[in-house]
Amino acid sequence: MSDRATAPASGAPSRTAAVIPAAGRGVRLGPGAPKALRAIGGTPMLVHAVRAMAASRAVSLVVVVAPPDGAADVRHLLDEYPLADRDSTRTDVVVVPGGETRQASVRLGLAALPDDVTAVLVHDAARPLVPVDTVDAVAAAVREGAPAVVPALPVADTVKQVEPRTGERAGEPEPVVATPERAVLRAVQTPQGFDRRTLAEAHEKVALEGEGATDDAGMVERLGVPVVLIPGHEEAFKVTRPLDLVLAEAVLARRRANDGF
Ligand SMILES: Nc1ccn([C@@H]2O[C@H](COP(=O)(O)OP(=O)(O)OP(=O)(O)O)[C@@H](O)[C@H]2O)c(=O)n1
Ligand SMILES: C[C@](O)(CO)[C@H](O)COP(=O)(O)O
Repeated sequence: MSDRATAPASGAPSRTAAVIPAAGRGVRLGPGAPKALRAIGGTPMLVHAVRAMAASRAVSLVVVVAPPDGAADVRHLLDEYPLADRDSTRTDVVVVPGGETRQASVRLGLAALPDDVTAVLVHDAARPLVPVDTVDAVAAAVREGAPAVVPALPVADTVKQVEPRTGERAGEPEPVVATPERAVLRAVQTPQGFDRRTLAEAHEKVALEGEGATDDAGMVERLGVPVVLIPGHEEAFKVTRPLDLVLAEAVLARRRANDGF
């Protein structure tokens, strides 16, 4: 076991919690309700995400990070939807207000965790269809001692590094700087799993400029802590643009047909 992995004091309880950042506006999805509240198969994306976390036997607490002024509404919404895959005696769901960036929202979610939580999964509300096997695999790797665990898939497209044109130059052709070798690239997903102390340290010490940190593991890397990848799942894709909603509806319909309802 890594010496970074949190060892609870002997005899002390030790729990795994999931933090779900759901405070984003969903600008790339276009006009409408905040993205986490948009429906897939008639059920809000956030409810799917909470159910996916609660379906894992490893997770005993879910912290939902709501839009800064929307925590009460999100609480009401979650109360309307039974967590079908959830044993209500096993999984608590709490809601806290989020921040202006994903990084700030995750930090606020971490601040709401009780002391007995030693392992944390951070999962985007915008990845509503992650299979429970992926959640379980991430949680197991953390509990076995990895300080940071990320599900990832090979990259399908060739990727170009460019010199971005922004501000007054936006829209101009962007010169290509390099073509990274695709075989060494991975597209990362969530839930990303962490030893709680490691993730808290990253959020305390690592402040990224400009665009900020687009994932939590990237912040942990900056502490010099090793991050391990495990296989991701194609159904854990992020709903970002309108076409992703079409895909999400299709994936859910296929699941329901396979499950016979
Ligand atoms: N201030 C923010 C911004 C994002 N998120 C959450 O982080 C996850 C991943 O972010 P992304 O998919 O980029 O969502 P949005 O920020 O909503 O999307 P966009 O950039 O298109 O506005 C989402 O579950 C989103 O709700 C958050 O909790 N707080
Ligand atoms: C955390 C994440 O989902 C991993 O792929 C992703 O980086 C979030 O990025 P976004 O900027 O919020 O789309």
